[in-house]
Amino acid sequence: MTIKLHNTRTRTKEDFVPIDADNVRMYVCGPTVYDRAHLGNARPVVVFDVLYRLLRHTYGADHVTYVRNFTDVDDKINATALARQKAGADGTLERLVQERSDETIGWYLHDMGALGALEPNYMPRATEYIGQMIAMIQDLIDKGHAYAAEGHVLFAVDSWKTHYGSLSGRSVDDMIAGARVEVAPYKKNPMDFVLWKPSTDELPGWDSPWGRGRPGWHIECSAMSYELLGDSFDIHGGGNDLMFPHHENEIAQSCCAHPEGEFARYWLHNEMLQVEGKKMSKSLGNFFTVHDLLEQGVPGEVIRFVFLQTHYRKPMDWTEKKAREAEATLRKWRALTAGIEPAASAAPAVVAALSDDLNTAGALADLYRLAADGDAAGLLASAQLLGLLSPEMGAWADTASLDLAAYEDRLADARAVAMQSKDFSEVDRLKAAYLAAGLEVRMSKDGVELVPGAGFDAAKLEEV
Ligand SMILES: Nc1ncnc2c1ncn2[C@@H]1O[C@H](COP(=O)(O)OP(=O)(O)OP(=O)(O)O)[C@@H](O)[C@H]1O
Ligand SMILES: [Zn+2]
Repeated sequence: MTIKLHNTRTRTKEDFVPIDADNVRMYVCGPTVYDRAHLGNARPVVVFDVLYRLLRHTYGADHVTYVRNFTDVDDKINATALARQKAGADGTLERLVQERSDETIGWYLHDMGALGALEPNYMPRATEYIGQMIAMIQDLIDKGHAYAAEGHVLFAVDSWKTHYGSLSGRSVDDMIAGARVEVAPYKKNPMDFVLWKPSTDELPGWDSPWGRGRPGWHIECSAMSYELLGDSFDIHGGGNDLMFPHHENEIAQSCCAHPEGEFARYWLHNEMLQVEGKKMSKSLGNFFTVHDLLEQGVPGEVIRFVFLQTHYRKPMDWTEKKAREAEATLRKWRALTAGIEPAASAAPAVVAALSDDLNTAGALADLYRLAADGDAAGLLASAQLLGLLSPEMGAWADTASLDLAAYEDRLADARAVAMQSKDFSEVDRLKAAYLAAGLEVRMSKDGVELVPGAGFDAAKLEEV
């Protein structure tokens, strides 16, 4: 089945034709590893995980190469390391910087794993590719696309003026008029951007032909994608907040350094996760982390399901109501598919929906249909293509459904006793404890029903 993808570069939905069907190549901009990922950061991870799974399904699991980097050169990582050093932590600053990156990467992989995201084939760290970045910058200088000034190296947008801005559809002159660009005396054009900048003595830095310094953010992705995927590859992804300047700058650097290649053919951008109409972001402070949600007892699978309900090119909100509904659906589907072997392949309608520019909402609608038809094996195979209903992610559903009947009986018995004795204190105590564990308590004359909410914590029940 032909996959169609919306290409930001052409602003149209195009048939996806890989350069080499034996090795389909995708690069996605990864996180700056200075702190825990917020829920917005998880959206591109889930979106491109679905695409990765679809590509593996279509071309074969061994015929797709997915690269997602870690940006571990950053002032905020340095700031944490410095604060720890001042507080008396052992080790050189360099060591403390690396420790901070290591711990953040560990959290990231754990949290994204909890959302059912497969790990990419390569997860390069910027600090491991500094030599390649320096070589690429030197090459850009040699080719007349960059210049050194006052310890900095800058990309000269005028050397590529007719192309610069084509991804986001803006000309250099429009950008100068509209953008808040850093005006620096050493820039020839205010839009020129940094490839290399000096580092202070106490902060991490690398020796280079332009003095001790460190790379700019954009060159990291150009150098790492070239090293791992070559001068032409198929798909480049990231959030649409990266389209300008980050992706525009990646294109300028890569196309000028490797004019024989095409860099990336299909550009995919996910829309933002929002909070009351604004992008969830660290700088606005309107964020909560994936870790927070997991700690509150929201299963990673529920988070994934909620993401899949909205098309990746539409903004979306996280709401507790969506989480509760997703949890109830997943619980039903898990019960329906318990002990069943998945069908040999996902339902064609599900593959077709995903192949239509990742129509995940359409694919979920097909899963509801399979469930309604009682096709448990088809439901299981299709859900697993979307990264749902995997055995590894199901622990949350087991504990809850197994144990609740006993707790329901206990409350029903307590109520029967209380009706006789007119002493309802045990009933009230049990109800309060169940509510505190995140259960909704429904009592009617027919009996007691306990429904786990998004914050359900089975461990709390054990103390009741
Ligand atoms: N609210 C959001 N919704 C969807 N994707 C987002 C959101 N915020 C960031 N991203 C994406 O997360 C990925 C990692 O980005 P990055 O590490 O630059 O984020 P950050 O700087 O920590 O976040 P912020 O934008 O909050 O400062 C990028 O692909 C970016 O587009
Ligand atoms: Zn990038």
